[in-house]
Amino acid sequence: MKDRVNAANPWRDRISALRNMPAVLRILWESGRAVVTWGLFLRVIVATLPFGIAKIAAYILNDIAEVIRGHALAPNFWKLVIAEVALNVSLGLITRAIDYSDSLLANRYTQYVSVRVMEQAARLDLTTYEDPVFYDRLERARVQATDRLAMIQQLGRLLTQIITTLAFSAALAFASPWLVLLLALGVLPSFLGETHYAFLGYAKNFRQTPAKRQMDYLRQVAGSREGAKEVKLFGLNKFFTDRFQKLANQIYLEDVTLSRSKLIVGGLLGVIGTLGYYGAYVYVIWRTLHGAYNIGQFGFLTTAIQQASSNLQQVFSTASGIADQALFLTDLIAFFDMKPTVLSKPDGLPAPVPIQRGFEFRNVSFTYPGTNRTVLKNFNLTLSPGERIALIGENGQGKTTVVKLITRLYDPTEGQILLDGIDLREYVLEDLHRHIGVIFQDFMRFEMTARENIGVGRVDQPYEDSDIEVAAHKSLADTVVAKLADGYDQMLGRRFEGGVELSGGEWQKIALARAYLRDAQLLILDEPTAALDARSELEVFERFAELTQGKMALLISHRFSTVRMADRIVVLSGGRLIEEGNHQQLIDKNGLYASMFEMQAASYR
Ligand SMILES: Nc1ncnc2c1ncn2[C@@H]1O[C@H](COP(=O)(O)OP(=O)(O)OP(=O)(O)O)[C@@H](O)[C@H]1O
Repeated sequence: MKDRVNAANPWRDRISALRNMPAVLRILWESGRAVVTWGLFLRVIVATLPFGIAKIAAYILNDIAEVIRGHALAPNFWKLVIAEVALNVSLGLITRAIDYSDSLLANRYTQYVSVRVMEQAARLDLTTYEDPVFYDRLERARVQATDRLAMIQQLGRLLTQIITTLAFSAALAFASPWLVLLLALGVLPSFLGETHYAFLGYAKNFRQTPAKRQMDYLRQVAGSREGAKEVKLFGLNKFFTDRFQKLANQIYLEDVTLSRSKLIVGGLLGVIGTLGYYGAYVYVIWRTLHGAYNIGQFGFLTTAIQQASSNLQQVFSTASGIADQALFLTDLIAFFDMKPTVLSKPDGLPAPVPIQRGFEFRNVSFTYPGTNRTVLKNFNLTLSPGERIALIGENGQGKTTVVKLITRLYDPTEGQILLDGIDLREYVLEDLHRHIGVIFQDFMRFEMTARENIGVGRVDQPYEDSDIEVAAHKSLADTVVAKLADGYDQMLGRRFEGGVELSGGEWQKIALARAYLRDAQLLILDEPTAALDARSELEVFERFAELTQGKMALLISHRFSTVRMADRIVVLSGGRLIEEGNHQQLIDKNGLYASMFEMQAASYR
């Protein structure tokens, strides 16, 4: 995945980013239709009120001038005063109502987008997670998902400002078109300046994302419970803080350079705007002195100049703020547009129950996307119902990759994987997953209760507490739970209050229970016992052997004591199947298996 901001052509990027606006507006609309409608209605009222207030003020001023000149007070004078006060009070109240509706909408937007980001992240291929560019984008999308109050306020403000500007500009144009021209000429340069810096700010943030991700990582490693032991014992504190400091300084320098240039250029352009404003003001004074306007009209026009100028300026700066937000939202929209390639067929087949012929890898080759090393080469393997296979091989030979392919976390680069003679891609993905229970070596330790940690193994089907207990018994997790103060309701992990940490082996037993709860047709355990002590391992496997009777099981282990219980042992090397058979057959063959077995046995002598 390539991701780039074209720094050489900022305008084109900015304008093309505005193409995101319909998508953003749609997301806003979907996150709260009623709130959006109310917000729009209130804004139209608020935008027209200042015009009405200024008009009434002009009448009041004229009436007062008449009284000063010795005429009688107009009969409706006090009604005008009351009307102006009423309009101002309404303005204040409606403005508050708008703030309220904006904050409601921002809340809904954050919630809606966060859920969509989570859903989309879950849909995407595993490959995407291995791409650092994707991570940067996900990170930006996450940030963009939250705290969009400013964007919502800007959009609303833009609407108000446009209506108010149009109303006052029309009045000014009616008095003299020069007034509008003077104001527009004054405001334009600062708009261009604002937009330009908004883009530079975005490009800077974009460039800084990788460094900021690294900083987050360093901060997390240096301050985490997991990192604490090694950081202390290897004396890594200074190593990490120096690295962090270096990145932070680099970011600080870039920020300061941009802010400084914005200060100088923005200041100068602001002066031009002020001159435009006062040019129009002086023009009105001059015309009034020459008898063109009465005092009420003078008052109204000066208010109109002030309102039109400040609103026009704000229209530009709000619009450039929105263009800036639209640029930021590029990542969110691009993230939502990403499509997974491992897809479930729309009219896919349900997974067979029971599986009749089993799985077959037929000339499967696989290269991880974005790399050029072929991890599996013309790999062939069958797994029949009722069979328990152990996959063994040295580190990095492709054992876990086999598991990722049979579970369709990835699709083969070449060749096919068949289930009952039909390509895996023909089945409904979710249904296929429902029939496979898998625990990876890097299984999740959910910081939830023990019950939930086991229960996540079967969230899509109802289960009873007794099912949890049975699964826990099978995996020996019941012995772990028995020691917990709150039993199955004990919070695990130390992140949340009342949580207790478990040892690696204890976590492993809990994770195994999850696989047993699933009642799957194929059970896959990828180094399931690495953290278990010898006695636990023996017990786990005696049970495993019993429990998987008649089921398919795929087992990956480096321990030969475990491997021996399999019906068939498959030896992987260099991405190929090089030996297979039961323990005795492979020992007799005196190949790689026999030598690996001999090495491990020798280390125990
Ligand atoms: N996500 C990935 N992207 C790119 N390469 C990968 C990825 N995962 C694994 N590999 C590479 O594929 C090869 C096989 O990895 P795999 O995890 O299947 O090995 P393994 O036999 O299970 O190893 P181990 O015994 O250490 O668990 C390794 O060389 C590894 O570097």
